[in-house]
Amino acid sequence: MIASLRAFLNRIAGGRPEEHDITALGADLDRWSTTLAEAAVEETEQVYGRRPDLLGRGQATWPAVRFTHLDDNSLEGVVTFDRYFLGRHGVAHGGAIAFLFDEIAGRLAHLGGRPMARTGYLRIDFRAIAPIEVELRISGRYLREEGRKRILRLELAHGDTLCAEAEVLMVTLKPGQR
Ligand SMILES: CCCCCCCCCCCCCCCC(=O)SCCNC(=O)CCNC(=O)[C@H](O)C(C)(C)COP(=O)(O)OP(=O)(O)OC[C@H]1O[C@@H](n2cnc3c(N)ncnc32)[C@H](O)[C@@H]1OP(=O)(O)O
Repeated sequence: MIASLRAFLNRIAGGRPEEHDITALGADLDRWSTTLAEAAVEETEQVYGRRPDLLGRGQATWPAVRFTHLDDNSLEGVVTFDRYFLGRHGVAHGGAIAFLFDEIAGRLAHLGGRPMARTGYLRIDFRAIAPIEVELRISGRYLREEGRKRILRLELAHGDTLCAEAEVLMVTLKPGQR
């Protein structure tokens, strides 16, 4: 279903459907919204975004990352920004890159069984355009750990070109902290 939703969003983003198809589609979506409202659950019970075995943790609105390497202190992977993530002129939206980086930082912060942490800052430099619909490389590693602070470095590259880099602070939550 998530793969279908991904494909659907890309068709919506990249299409210009006829008026009657837009109307019919709206009606179909409304019908599904009504059906899904009956299946509503609390956050802890939801499936969306809680399937680490699926691309993008089972989130259709997250760039599909495939990890190629994970150890306790670093990770590498490949990602393709689909049409849905277009900013303008064939280039991925900067917010989509921030979304990707925050998620990757979350993943990196929890490697090696480390406890829950939350993003304190995410400082991004956009160095070159990140094209959509081509495979890009993502990498992340620990720079250092200081008490509750985990300082991480992330990079997004297209071939030899560095597209974006970020320094991220993840702070371990205190007991009982939400
Ligand atoms: C079942 C599912 C399977 C899934 C499979 C696993 C994959 C799992 C992937 C998850 C992926 C999700 C990843 C999303 C990650 C978010 O997106 S989290 C959401 C965005 N972030 C937030 O909402 C954070 C909001 N801010 C806060 O909650 C609090 O400010 C923080 C960050 C927790 C820190 O507050 P605090 O705990 O009171 O800590 P505090 O004492 O203020 O600071 C601790 C230290 O950090 C420093 N610090 C804190 N903030 C800053 C800052 N902005 N700048 C500089 N220094 C700072 C302090 O100066 C202090 O330093 P020291 O004095 O110790 O040297």
